[in-house]
Amino acid sequence: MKTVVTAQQMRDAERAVWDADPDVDLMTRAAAGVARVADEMAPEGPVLVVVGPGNNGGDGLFAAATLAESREVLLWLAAGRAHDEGLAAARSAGCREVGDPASARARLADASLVIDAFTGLGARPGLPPDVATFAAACEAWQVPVLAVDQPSGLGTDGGPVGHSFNATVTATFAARKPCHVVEPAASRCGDVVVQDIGVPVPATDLRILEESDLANWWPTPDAASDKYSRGVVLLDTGSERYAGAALLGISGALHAGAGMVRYAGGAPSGLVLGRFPSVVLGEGRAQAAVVGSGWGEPDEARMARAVELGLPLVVDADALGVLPDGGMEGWLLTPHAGELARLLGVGRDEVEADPLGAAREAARRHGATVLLKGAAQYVAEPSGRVTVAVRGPNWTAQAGSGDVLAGICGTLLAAGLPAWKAAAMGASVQALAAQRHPGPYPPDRLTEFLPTVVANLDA
Ligand SMILES: NC(=O)C1=CN([C@@H]2O[C@H](COP(=O)(O)OP(=O)(O)OC[C@H]3O[C@@H](n4cnc5c(N)ncnc54)[C@H](O)[C@@H]3O)[C@@H](O)[C@H]2O)[C@@H](O)CC1
Ligand SMILES: [K+]
Repeated sequence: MKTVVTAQQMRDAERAVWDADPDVDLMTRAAAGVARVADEMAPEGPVLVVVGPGNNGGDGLFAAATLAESREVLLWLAAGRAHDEGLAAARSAGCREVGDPASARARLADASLVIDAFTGLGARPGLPPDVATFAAACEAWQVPVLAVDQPSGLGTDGGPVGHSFNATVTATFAARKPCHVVEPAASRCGDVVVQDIGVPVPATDLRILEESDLANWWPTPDAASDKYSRGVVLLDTGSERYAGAALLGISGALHAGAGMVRYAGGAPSGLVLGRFPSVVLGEGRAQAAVVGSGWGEPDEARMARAVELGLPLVVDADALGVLPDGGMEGWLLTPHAGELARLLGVGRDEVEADPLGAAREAARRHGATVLLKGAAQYVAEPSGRVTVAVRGPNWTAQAGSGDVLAGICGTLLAAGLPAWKAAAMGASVQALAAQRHPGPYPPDRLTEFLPTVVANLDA
């Protein structure tokens, strides 16, 4: 897993480094990393650096000084003032200044790269009008943008996105920040490159899962395993009308490696057994259950029966509308943004503007783990800890993906994994399947790739 640090956590970590060695020059290290990435992105042609008033601008100026040894570098001092030593270094290295916003925009015609060094950790969301116009012009002219630490205009800790740069690559330092991994900001960051500048990364309550974690944690049977020790998952999903949801969930559970799948839902049994002959019909011994997918409506009686099983539950779709008042410890709720908005009694746009905050709030209120599904997927625990799943291509945004995911998570819960791990690994393996098998596969076909993905997880 990779730790994600907030602006304050990063500043605290930097302070600790300075306290230990007041002479340490972090800016030179940061700037060297930026110059290296700039050369990789655009090996030749003029570079235009947008310089802000603080240390982010300082990074940009020292990087400019390095780049000016081998190519033309232009500076736009967009705040009218800049880091003194950085500016002196850039000037003496031969960087030239463009005087006003219009000249800066005009130079986009021949710039091979723009370096956005307007704001970083000290950013207030949004941009002054001249800088916003320039950022929009970079997009319109399709000039590659290298953002220093983060695209200016974003809040470092995420939140709603207004005017900002849209980076091709973001070179950040020590660790990713929330804006790099949480939507809607993350989509403005392009590829994120993390530069080691000698600042140790503290443990925090936000991290991203990696493929190697899946490789290390995926439950694999050994010689002593049987169906019960591998995990039996019970699905009470589907209905006459939405029988497909049952098939998709069962398929997810089976292809994720369940020891046994029991089915006790509303889909016709002939349909289920015709497609999946290993499924056992009816209730019985199990270690986890999946409820809600394809019910067609919130059903209190059905939910009450599920609660009586006394098992850790994956609660999906319609069952999210009939949650009990408490006692959900160890459960996993799997809402998409609309369902999470209903759970919290807020608008969907509020969830989309702050998905992390919304998922955390729902987990805290219900005392259960929450997997917020979508293009980026977040797993929030009641403690406030959040794990971001591996991201997949956008093809997976289709009807039926969620039913499959609930089944996968059910299998992982039944195998004994805690809810956060089951959720983060389930969401990630589905994303990896779509990544490895690109194209518009329907969810049932994509599910059939899961075993190959699991077998080839890269540690
Ligand atoms: N703190 C450190 O030691 C290090 C910092 N580094 C760099 O320094 C950055 C942080 O520097 P600072 O704390 O000086 O902060 P920034 O350079 O991010 O920005 C602060 C300045 O920008 C102005 N500003 C913020 N938002 C604005 C907006 N929306 N419109 C107009 N002006 C705005 C503020 O008034 C302030 O003058 C990091 O992001 C990183 O790039 C690196 O050199 C590594 C070491
Ligand atoms: K920046």
